[in-house]
Amino acid sequence: MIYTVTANPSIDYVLQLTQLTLGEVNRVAEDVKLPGGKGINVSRILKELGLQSKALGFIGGATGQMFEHLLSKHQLQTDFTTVMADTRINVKIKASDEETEINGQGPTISATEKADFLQKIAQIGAGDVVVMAGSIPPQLVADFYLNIAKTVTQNGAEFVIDTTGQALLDTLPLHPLVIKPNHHELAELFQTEFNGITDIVSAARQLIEQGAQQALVSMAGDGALFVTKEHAYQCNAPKDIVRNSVGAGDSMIAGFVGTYMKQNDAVASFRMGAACGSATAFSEDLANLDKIKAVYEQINVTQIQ
Ligand SMILES: Nc1ncnc2c1ncn2[C@@H]1O[C@H](COP(=O)(O)OP(=O)(O)O)[C@@H](O)[C@H]1O
Ligand SMILES: O=P(O)(O)OC[C@H]1O[C@](O)(COP(=O)(O)O)[C@@H](O)[C@@H]1O
Repeated sequence: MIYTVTANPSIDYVLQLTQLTLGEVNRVAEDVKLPGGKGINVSRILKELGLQSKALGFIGGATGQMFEHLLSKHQLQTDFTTVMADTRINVKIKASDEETEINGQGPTISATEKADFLQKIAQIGAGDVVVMAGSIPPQLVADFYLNIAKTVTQNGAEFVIDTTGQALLDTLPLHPLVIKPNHHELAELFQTEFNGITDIVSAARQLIEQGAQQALVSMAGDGALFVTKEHAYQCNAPKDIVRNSVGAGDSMIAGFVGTYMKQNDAVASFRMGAACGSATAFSEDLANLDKIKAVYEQINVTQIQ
């Protein structure tokens, strides 16, 4: 079974405006509320690919009820931990061909609520994969992901992590199956600027030397890289109208992990990951299977090392 962990789910409140003027009253042309959060998005794309997963995370308050209502139409298998405080609302503003995101901090999680959640993690074992993705509510200290990674690896499961900074670095010695920084996050990790693909591959390889089994580096409209200990691959991003790049990274992880679990073929998984990422960028919400299949045909993977 694939488990997704969204420590900080959200209602994504997506607002379409002709133009955004700061410091003035702006009127919305269209708006939509989506059940958001990185692990949730991974579960939604896995379902689209015909794969079962169980979504774990903290849900609370009136916004939590709305979140569950919004999620119900996707018929995911879930086992959320209920908390007292409100699930956050993330605001996504689309105006003048730009996307601006304002993500909330997330609810307070009590010690008991955290313990309830960790009991669910303790049930995960051999043959399972846990995908941990996104930010952590403020009360959960930075070692939250590290503790989950320790528990699941001790019990024989694999894990995938999509987070940034020290929280990512801390889990590398436990050998994540794959990590997926985007090129900006990777540059920030090394406090550097990249001057081309070779620099990016070298940085990804340093994370592999620290323990990651393999690394996807997403580069939005410039495609992606897939780096292993011995090899590196690059793929294109097909060109189409970009409707919504929120969730493109999560879609990429879902495509990669889902295919890897089915076929154990890393390069095929990279291609499917890229297809899911671009297909979401070309969709209003997350991609559907038809879109993914169509985009898959336009993805070319080249070995560069
Ligand atoms: N504008 C785009 N056009 C085509 N493909 C895209 C676009 N944006 C994202 N993708 C695809 O989705 C993948 C993940 O997107 P990216 O924005 O890099 O991730 P994140 O959301 O984690 O920052 C990219 O590597 C690419 O394959
Ligand atoms: O947990 P974070 O880092 O605040 O991100 C949460 C946001 O990420 C998303 O899952 C989208 O993620 P990506 O665009 O990085 O793929 C949104 O649905 C959600 O609002």
